[in-house]
Amino acid sequence: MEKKPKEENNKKKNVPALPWMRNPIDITDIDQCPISCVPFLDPRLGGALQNMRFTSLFPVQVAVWQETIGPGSFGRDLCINSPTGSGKTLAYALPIVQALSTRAVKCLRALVVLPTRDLALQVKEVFEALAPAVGLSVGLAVGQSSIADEISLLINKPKLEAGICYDPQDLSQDFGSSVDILVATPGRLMDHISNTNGFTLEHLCYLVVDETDRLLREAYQSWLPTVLQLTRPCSDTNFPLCENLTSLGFGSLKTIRRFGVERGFNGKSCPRLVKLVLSATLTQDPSKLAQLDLHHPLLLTTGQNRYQLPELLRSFKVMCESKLKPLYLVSLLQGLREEKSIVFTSSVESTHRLCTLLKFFGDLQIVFKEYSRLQHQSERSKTLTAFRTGKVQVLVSSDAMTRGMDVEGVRNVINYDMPTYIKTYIHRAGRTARAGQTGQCFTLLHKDEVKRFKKILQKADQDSCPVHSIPSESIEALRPMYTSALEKLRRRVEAETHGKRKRKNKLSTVSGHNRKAD
Ligand SMILES: Nc1ncnc2c1ncn2[C@@H]1O[C@H](COP(=O)(O)OP(=O)(O)OP(=O)(O)O)[C@@H](O)[C@H]1O
Repeated sequence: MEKKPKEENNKKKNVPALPWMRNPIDITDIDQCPISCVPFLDPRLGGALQNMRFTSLFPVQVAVWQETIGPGSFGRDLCINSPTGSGKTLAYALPIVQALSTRAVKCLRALVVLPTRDLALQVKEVFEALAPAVGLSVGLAVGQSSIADEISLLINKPKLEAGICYDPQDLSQDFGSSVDILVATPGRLMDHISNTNGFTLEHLCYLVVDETDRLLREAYQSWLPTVLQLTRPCSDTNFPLCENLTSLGFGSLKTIRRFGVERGFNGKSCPRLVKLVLSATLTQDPSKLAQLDLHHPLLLTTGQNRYQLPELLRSFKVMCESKLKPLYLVSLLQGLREEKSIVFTSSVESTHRLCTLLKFFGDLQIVFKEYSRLQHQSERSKTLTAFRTGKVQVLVSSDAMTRGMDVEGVRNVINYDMPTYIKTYIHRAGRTARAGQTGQCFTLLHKDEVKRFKKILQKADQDSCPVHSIPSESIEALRPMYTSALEKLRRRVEAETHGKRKRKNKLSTVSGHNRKAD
């Protein structure tokens, strides 16, 4: 028999192409660890964990602790692939805070990058619950407030004698960092790197890239190569590298690490930048991982399969006719009663249309809200708070919610539109069954979609997905409301399209006048 080339065989068995990925640490072999038994844990951080009402570290947290504070001593860069809701945030926050707890001088030493503002806010809260206990400060760079306000919280301006103003362009001024740890989104991070005097990565010791596969997919103004260049030790013989950066307009030479003794490193030479990269669906693509320039990387993963669903998640199919999908959704939601649920659609437009339609059903006794990128950040934050506090029972969302968001008490996830990829299924379903809780994920399917859906779930070793039936009487009972809601929706869509056209015409008339005036 003809032998297949090795690479093809590996692909079939889903064996990672990178050798270091083939010998991971399996997190399923590790037990939870009571807080009181965590080796070397600073008692002040033990107290902070108790205040958070945590009694044990979860397995992924124990595994990372062992490779960082434990015997591993941050010797290797870590790639962490562990299911949604398994506690990855604390897994990196705790060792970083402990490692920095003995620092003498305040400088920016840890940078955590996340793809969205909502996620960055969530992660900052976890650091805020730990860092003050050991005298560290945490900052946020996400563009939530004006850049001036953000700078005033991040940078310590030099104190001057009364009446003397400092020159913001004078780089010899001794600016200092007001924070030890910064949680940032890539866009705002790049703004500070390029324009904020006194913002420097020269003392950075830890870089966390959370939701790595998402961040690597989008270049975001080349934030990663920029951060890596600015944190790479740069001897005088290596000077051209520094010149490249200044010619690109990034900050000043102050932002470049040098070999040798550094301010803020207690007279020691600057340490290697340690990287921790994480996701519930970590990429195995060598070219993508190469962008991270990892040092002697170690993979920490859960089980054999790269794609894992939370242990206590139950998945169901809901078979329905495409035309009657909204009726099945309403009936399903009514059956779930007051439970907190998230409904996912395939796009922001269908989220908006579905919400508008649901509103036209009349009083469904379900408090729901739209949550998508079409809305302003402040409106989204309000909706999220209402959902967290239980004032809103159902969120209808586009994929803006899929990654990382942690809302306590979400019992159900409903895929109104079938996800196209296993990664999307994992991140959507992962909004429930978090932190060892149970949860359910329902997917509305037309019979033609069943085969495809089965194949998607098989990628996460899910061979069975029972049908959740909706009684036909409940569908029939909703039909009259549905007919009138559809008619109202049709009229609304017409009015919205008309309004859009009118605004467009008005704009083109105005720009025509302006051109004439020019
Ligand atoms: N040791 C612990 N004990 C109890 N609860 C914990 C512990 N660690 C984390 N949690 C809780 O578990 C939930 C999930 O944590 P986290 O958001 O870090 O998960 P994640 O692995 O990052 O998920 P995702 O992949 O969806 O981002 C949070 O509500 C967090 O407060």
